[in-house]
Amino acid sequence: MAGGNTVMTASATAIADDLHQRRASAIAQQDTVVATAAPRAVLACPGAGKTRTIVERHCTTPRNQPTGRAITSFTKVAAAQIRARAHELNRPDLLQHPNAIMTLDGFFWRFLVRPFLPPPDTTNQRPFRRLESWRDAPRQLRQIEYWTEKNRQQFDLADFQFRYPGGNSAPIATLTGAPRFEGGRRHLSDDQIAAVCRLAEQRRTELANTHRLFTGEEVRRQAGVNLATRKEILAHTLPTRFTELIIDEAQDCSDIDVDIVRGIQLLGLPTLIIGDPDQAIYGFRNQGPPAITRLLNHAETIELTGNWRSSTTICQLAATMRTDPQRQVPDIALAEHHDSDLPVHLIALDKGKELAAFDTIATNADIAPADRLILAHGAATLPGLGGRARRPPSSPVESLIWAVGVLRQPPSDQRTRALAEQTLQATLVRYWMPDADSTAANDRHAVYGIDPHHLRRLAATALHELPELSLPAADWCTAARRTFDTLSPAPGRTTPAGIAITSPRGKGTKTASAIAKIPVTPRGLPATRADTVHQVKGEEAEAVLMLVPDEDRTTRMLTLWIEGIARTAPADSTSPDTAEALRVLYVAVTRARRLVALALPPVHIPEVARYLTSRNVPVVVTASD
Ligand SMILES: Nc1ncnc2c1ncn2[C@@H]1O[C@H](COP(=O)(O)OP(=O)(O)OP(=O)(O)O)[C@@H](O)[C@H]1O
Repeated sequence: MAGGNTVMTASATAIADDLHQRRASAIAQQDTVVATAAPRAVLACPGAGKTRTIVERHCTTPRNQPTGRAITSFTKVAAAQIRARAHELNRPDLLQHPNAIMTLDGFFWRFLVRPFLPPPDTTNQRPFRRLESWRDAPRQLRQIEYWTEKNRQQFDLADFQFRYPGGNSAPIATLTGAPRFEGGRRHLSDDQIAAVCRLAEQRRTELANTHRLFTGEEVRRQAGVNLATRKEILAHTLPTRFTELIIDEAQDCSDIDVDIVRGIQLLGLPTLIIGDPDQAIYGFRNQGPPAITRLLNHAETIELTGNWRSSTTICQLAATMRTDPQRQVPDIALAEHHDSDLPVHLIALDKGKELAAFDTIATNADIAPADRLILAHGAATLPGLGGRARRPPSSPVESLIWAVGVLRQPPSDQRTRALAEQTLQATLVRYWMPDADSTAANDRHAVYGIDPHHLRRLAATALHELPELSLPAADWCTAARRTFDTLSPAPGRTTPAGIAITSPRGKGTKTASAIAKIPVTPRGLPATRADTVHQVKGEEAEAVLMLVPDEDRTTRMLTLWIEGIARTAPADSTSPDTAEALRVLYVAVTRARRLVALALPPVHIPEVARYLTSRNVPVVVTASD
């Protein structure tokens, strides 16, 4: 017995030493990124701690520097982490001038566009403003009405996709997906929709030119123009203010972003580009290979190959999904659970039974429902909650009910929750103020004296006090009015003078949730989040189930995965859609820490199982029932 124990202890020590060594080399890689001089590009694997490394780089900055660092990303996560770390280190200076920590769009706006905009004058007294989305514009300005012979349809500018074809040309609008087909809109012909799109284009041009409201597209277009026409000034101002520009999650750059970043590099500002090209899943914004490739081609590259998130099995699985054969080496698993013996599960899609199968597998692996993610490429593939509308309905009461439904049914994605919070706050303001629809959210303090923190608190109170959505809509509205009447925008101001909260005509007996099309989750149901892969980028969970539906795109994607670019029919291998679908699958599986399951059309399961076995990835085929 004693001898057996000694052997076990020795091998356990060897494993621990090995992990210790692997971690030490991964930390050495991170330290190289912390210390390297820009310009550089950093190719990072999933779970490499990209943001953490950038934060450390910034935190090594000596105090009292005359020039700062610009750190940009596509989300506000990096900014939040830097804030937390700067606070821990008692270094508020790391967040202040001359440093700039913001989104990439925010950087373009602040340093490439805003300095060159004309100030308000007698012909136009409005200041130029940047909006994160058209939803931040006053409701009246963003709404478009279209009259058919029978009725009126209302559209929101935020529902359209816009693109500027180049130079100074006008924007082109398209309307697709749910916003095109929902409700009465499905009866509109394509010609009518084209006419609505022309109205949206005119409105957008008017908002930019007359109301001086810019969203990302206008910012990028103007940034491109200024890089061409104001080169000398920018070549002086940017390198004087900053020693370098860091771009985190650079795989999300569009072609236009890359053009602008290349322009900035040519001005003499060194850049540190950090990203994972295999996680580029916004290709619909530009065709062809991920735009980041052009940035990587112009800089000396450092790699981060240690994965602090996933088990060795998941790292092996992910490596098989990279289309560049040179990048098919599995990343090094560094997490405590690196040697987890959970195999990849392949489950046959079978009318929802795959969810039950995943439930059993995850439960057997001791993974709680809240630590699981159910993912799909498109929302339509998701079960129940996942298919919920991510946008509020247009009627004020239905949008209020929608917001309450979203906020009361976690887990839902952050963006939808943020939209629901904004909608609830906006409804309060619309209830009090008759002209709320002509005022932008940012102007409520100046125009009505409503303090944003106070409004946030009132919205939280309302959420708590508003009745259950299972009530008939008429009763729900009566109770909602009572709740709203107890809330006041500011001391001494109680009289509501805005919108009425009444149930839509003829729908008073339907439940509130039914009129806002919110599925009601019975209380106590295990809270497993179901979401699209695009919504969970950058996040992680103990277990992931990816639903891969029975459609042509799946067949093409699996062919590309299994046979690789070289052996795939040329039309498929060059199809950016197919390559992107495989990257979406890659992002999905790399969110997992310990367990990955793929729910696939049964016909594909044997070939996927064979392929994974041939690549030494432990795999188990699980029956759905
Ligand atoms: N040196 C380290 N030591 C311990 N944990 C680390 C280290 N570096 C990163 N981590 C942890 O690894 C996890 C993954 O890091 P992070 O989410 O920053 O990765 P990422 O590079 O952004 O991944 P992805 O691109 O896949 O979203 C986090 O929980 C992070 O705290």
